Amino acid sequence: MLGIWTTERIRAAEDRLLAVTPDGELMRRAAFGLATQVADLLAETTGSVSGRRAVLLVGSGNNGGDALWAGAFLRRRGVAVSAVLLKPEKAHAAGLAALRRSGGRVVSLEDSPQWIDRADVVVDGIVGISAKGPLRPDAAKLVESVDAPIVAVDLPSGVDPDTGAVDGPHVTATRTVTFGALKPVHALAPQECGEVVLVDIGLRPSLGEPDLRQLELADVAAVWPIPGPADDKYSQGVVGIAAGSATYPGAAVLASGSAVHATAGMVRYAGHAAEVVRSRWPEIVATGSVTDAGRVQAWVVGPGIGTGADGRELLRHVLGQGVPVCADADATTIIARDPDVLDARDPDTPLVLTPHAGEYERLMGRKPGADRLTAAREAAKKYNAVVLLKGHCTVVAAPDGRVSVNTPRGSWLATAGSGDVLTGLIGSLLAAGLDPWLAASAGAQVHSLAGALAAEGVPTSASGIVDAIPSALRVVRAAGRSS
Ligand SMILES: NC(=O)C1=CN([C@@H]2O[C@H](COP(=O)(O)OP(=O)(O)OC[C@H]3O[C@@H](n4cnc5c(N)ncnc54)[C@H](O)[C@@H]3O)[C@@H](O)[C@H]2O)[C@@H](O)CC1
Ligand SMILES: [K+]
Repeated sequence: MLGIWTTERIRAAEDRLLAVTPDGELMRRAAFGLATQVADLLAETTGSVSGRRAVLLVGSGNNGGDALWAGAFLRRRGVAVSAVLLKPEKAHAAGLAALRRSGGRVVSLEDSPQWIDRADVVVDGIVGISAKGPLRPDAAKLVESVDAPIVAVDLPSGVDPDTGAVDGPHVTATRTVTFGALKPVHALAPQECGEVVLVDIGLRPSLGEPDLRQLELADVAAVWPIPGPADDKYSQGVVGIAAGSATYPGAAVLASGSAVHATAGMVRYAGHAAEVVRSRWPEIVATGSVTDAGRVQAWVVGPGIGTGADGRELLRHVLGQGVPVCADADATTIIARDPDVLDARDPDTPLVLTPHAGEYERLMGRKPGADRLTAAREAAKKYNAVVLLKGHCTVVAAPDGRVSVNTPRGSWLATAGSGDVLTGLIGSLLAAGLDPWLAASAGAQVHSLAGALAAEGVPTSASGIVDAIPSALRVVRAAGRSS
């Protein structure tokens, strides 16, 4: 599992490490790693390093210092380095001296266009973890004129370090070289960061528990239920699906199909789409009502059930069964309108809510806003539930404070019925007895992987995502074996 730390925690850890490290040592470690990455990118994109041209965009803080020191290291590899200082009087003094000593050139803002035009690579050292807001106009103008690949120092300038939010001009990097630890921006703004490379500067022992986690495929493999020799269809967890209606059976078919593929246990369906579900998935035991569905170890409830009195009663029944519940779509709207329905639930029984932004607004009375980590955390606290906040990056928060983020593999999941597939995956994992935060986090990973495999560069459909779940699980299991 990858750990991610907020800038406040990073700064505190850096302070502890700085106190026991010779002056300038951490920056030199960071800059050496940065220079190596810039050289590698030059080699990849142009075929050589020596004789190539790098332009450094240098802001007023240590982020600019990293860029200047990296420029000095690149000079040793024969790179022609020019630095554009956005605030010459505030540029990092030691870094600037090192660059000058190495034969690097300082160019004025007025002369910078001709250097930027001819650059093979541009290094963004405008602002790092002390950034506030978008790029200021002088920096924005420079960045706008860049055609060469950009290597961002620590993070792409203009993107919020702790939320990944973009609110105006910013850098879009080909590669981001970060130091010591991943920060939220790296998980939440993947399209601005490009490839993220973490350079070890010895910070890890000073960091403590991460604020945020990212599951790797091997983590998913480690928790995904695989039957053992003693297992039968019941022991692996039976999931019940209460979804869809006679008029709209699609949600029922998708959520049920997803559950069929997710684990080897049994799937029950209860609702008005029983006929359609049975004919599409003959392995499912389908009945007309949740009251005669038989025992299940977890319920999926919501997609396509409607938000009227019938849907409400259905939800109340399911919540009162003493088994984990994944409440999605219409169930979320019912809970938002009538939170008393949750009285049917024993507070110790796991509940997973899976709102998109609109449903979140209904649940919380406000939009999730730019800080989606805090938004998900607050909803998890309010509802004493695991909250999976859908979006380009899916955020999963547990009431105990754990948060994971699922960085997308493209935007292929933004297709009708995709959420029904996700909820089926999560329900199956809940039925298998997984911790609800892990169930939601692992379900989101497999969902996005199945989406990417189904799409392969062209749009797919929710049915395509269902069909790709076995391939996604093969990739997950292979990652588990090779880790
Ligand atoms: N502290 C340390 O031990 C280390 C710090 N490192 C580097 O230091 C960086 C942090 O340095 P600093 O705390 O000096 O701050 P930054 O370099 O992030 O920012 C410096 C200043 O830029 C200005 N600024 C803020 N928002 C801006 C915007 N939108 N546009 C233009 N200017 C803006 C502010 O006045 C801010 O104080 C890290 O991101 C990393 O690159 C690394 O060298 C590793 C070691
Ligand atoms: K930067």
